[in-house]
Amino acid sequence: MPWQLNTEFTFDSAHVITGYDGPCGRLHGHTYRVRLELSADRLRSSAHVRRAIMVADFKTLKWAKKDVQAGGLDHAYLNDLLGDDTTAEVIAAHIHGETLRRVRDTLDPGDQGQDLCLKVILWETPDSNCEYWE
Ligand SMILES: Nc1nc2c(c(=O)[nH]1)N=C([C@H](O)[C@H](O)COP(=O)(O)OP(=O)(O)OP(=O)(O)O)CN2
Ligand SMILES: [Zn+2]
Repeated sequence: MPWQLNTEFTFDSAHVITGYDGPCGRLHGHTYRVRLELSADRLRSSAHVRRAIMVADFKTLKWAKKDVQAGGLDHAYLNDLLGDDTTAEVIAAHIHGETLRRVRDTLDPGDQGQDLCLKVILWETPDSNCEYWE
């Protein structure tokens, strides 16, 4: 893969790990940090520029930092969006699926995006993170 795009951002959200026997079973919040690594073997156009000069637009990748009322995860109650199991593992997998879906939505008709490979790293606290990729 000749190109790898990396971007990082944070969002602030509340959650409960339902049924967790400890503090994480009570309502609390985190400043989550997200790192996205998207590789591709060719460049593409974006909604903002028609020439094929990007792996994907950073604006597309950073959807999750938007306010929940604008479609992101910032100032969300994550259990409302994801259900009871709001572990870093589940949130990272959700961000992976939603990010790839949004990137694929920007591709030209007929482009399946089969060369695209995404890794998500989600920090729940400064010293604990989860990586998810397919
Ligand atoms: N594998 C996972 N374990 C835990 C998760 C998780 O998502 N995946 N989540 C939690 C809780 O959400 C908790 O808020 C975070 O736990 P922890 O890292 O223990 O948080 P602290 O930094 O506050 O803990 P210290 O005891 O101060 O180190 C728990 N486990
Ligand atoms: Zn937590």
